[in-house]
Amino acid sequence: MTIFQFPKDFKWGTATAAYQIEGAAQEGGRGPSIWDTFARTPGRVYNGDNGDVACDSYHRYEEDVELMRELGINTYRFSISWSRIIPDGDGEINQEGLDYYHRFVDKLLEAGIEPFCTLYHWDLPQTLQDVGGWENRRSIDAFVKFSEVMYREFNGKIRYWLTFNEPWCIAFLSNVIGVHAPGKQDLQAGLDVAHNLLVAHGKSVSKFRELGVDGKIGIAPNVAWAVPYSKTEADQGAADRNIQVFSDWFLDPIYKGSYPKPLYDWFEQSGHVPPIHEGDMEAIAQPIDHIGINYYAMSVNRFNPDGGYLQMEEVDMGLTKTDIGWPVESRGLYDVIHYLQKYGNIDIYITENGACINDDIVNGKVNDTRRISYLQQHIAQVHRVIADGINLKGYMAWSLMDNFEWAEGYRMRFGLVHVDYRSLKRTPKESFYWYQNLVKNNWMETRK
Ligand SMILES: CCOCCOc1ccc(-c2cn(C[C@@H]3NC[C@@H](O)[C@H]3O)nn2)cc1
Repeated sequence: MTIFQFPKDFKWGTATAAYQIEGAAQEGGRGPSIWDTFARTPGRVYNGDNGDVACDSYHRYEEDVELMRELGINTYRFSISWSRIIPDGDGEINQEGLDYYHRFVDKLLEAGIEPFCTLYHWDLPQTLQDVGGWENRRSIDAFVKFSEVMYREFNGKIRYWLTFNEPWCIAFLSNVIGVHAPGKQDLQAGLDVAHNLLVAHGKSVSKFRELGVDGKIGIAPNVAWAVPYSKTEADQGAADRNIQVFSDWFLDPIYKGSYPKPLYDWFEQSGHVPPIHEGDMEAIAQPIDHIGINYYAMSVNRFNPDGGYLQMEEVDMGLTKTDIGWPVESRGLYDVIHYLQKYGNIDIYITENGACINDDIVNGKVNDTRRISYLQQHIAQVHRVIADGINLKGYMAWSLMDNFEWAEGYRMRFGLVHVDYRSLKRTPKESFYWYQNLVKNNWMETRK
């Protein structure tokens, strides 16, 4: 047996997002978001599911905080529904929306839980999408205005901030692959969205500094780790492009002030480049305090001329998969964090890691041993990274509870807590108690 001891100030938490858990979609003055629209578009979301009710956390947040208190976590990552704060995106402020988040954050603080706030987790106000959304530079100033409202309102309560969750999903999954809202399939749109959200990120960080907010700010890219199927240049190139489009495409502009040349050239050869205006790259490259990384799986990639915008395909190597079909391979978490050291020994939080395991309740329990195994393997890699001297400061399991998994609707379950979507009853799973013990001990026993 080996004991993995974690640093005494290590942040153990869980993560959720507004549209996935809150519900109350037409309550409290909230305006519609692109996900309200997308979920109502036939064929876009499994079973026609939507976030109208979700986990009803808008009304049940006290119960949720009690669950967090029972879990013993010291950090909770959540996101803000922009259209609750400014219903039409860049107009009047909705006080009811601010009041809700004050009630919620106060409950977290009372429970001794550090709020870790993501400003944008995909739910753009629909009114902004009506005039082009992130393709329109108007969204940049609208986001900075929204973020300024939040910085001013919650300075002193919220100390840990993230501007954007998973910029690859916002730009490429949603506008090039088309699986998420607004569901476009246009490479130039993806590059425009990626660029404008980066400018919005940088200008919001500048506003954060200008206001002298007492806290730290960063961004949360979901990162890919990929290895080539063969040693051919073509397969290596495919794997490189896949890694770079998730992390370097966003972190190079932030940390280096320019896009990564290999991938820039790749897109340019097809006639597409980011819409860089004078001063944009300087605006993007504001120093940040941390990054959150979201890791679920790694992949084996090979070149395929018909493989989409990257001419890449993932090869199924027969690994164990979770119920959403993603291979279980924790080595990628270790490798990708070392890969990110090229930006310096920056403060890193694992802001999402978890497994889709759709076990249901049997005799009052959810015996999700596969999720426990996944978490144990990946948290062991977290310990390896820390032992290597890397500034990995915290781990937030995705997710506190089962919730609306975007285009997969409610069929895919990532929670440590089971949610019955008819009764909204929360039931801690066996993985909840496993994680509770890890957090309490701040060490983990492993077989090795
Ligand atoms: C035909 C090609 O189809 C491609 C589907 O491609 C993807 C890729 C990645 C994802 C994905 C989902 N999640 C979990 C979420 N992270 C944020 C939080 O809200 C979680 O719900 N991470 N990545 C989904 C779909």
